[in-house]
Amino acid sequence: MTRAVPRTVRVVAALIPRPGPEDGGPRYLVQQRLPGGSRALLWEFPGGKVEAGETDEAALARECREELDVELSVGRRLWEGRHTYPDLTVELVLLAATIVSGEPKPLGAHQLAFHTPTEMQALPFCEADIPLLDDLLAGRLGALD
Ligand SMILES: Nc1nc2c([nH]c(=O)n2[C@H]2C[C@H](O)[C@@H](COP(=O)(O)OP(=O)(O)OP(=O)(O)O)O2)c(=O)[nH]1
Repeated sequence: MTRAVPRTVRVVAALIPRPGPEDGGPRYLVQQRLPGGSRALLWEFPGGKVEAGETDEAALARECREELDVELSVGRRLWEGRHTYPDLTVELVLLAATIVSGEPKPLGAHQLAFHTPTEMQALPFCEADIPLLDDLLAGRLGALD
């Protein structure tokens, strides 16, 4: 019997700081996935799959327009990693981003929240993000803009 090899997708995600004063340290936007689908109710950074012919930056701006109803300014690449789930191999890329217009709305997520890296460690996150969260907490991502 052969076992199907999971397909590989490139997924871009945004590290978006909460605007305004940083009381208690910087907080970043995270979202809880919808119930019922893949990785149901796990937390992740906003973003999604890169389509054929699209740059990472364009894909991230499109996903956040569609899923959060915000316009982003996309900055530098902060982190990249790969993780294989039973159904999917994800090439995950985290990009710095700021909101240039709009208030984030949970159009494609169960809920949105701004959390510090320490708070994120206590949330059930997608497995692909665990090494990313460790690097974020340890300050290994460099300047976050
Ligand atoms: N946006 C986002 N997706 C992530 C992260 N970490 C992680 O494993 N993923 C996974 C979840 C999804 O399987 C995939 C992103 O695809 P998507 O945003 O189009 O979500 P989807 O439910 O339509 O995808 P699917 O898995 O059902 O095909 O990458 C993350 O931090 N942000």
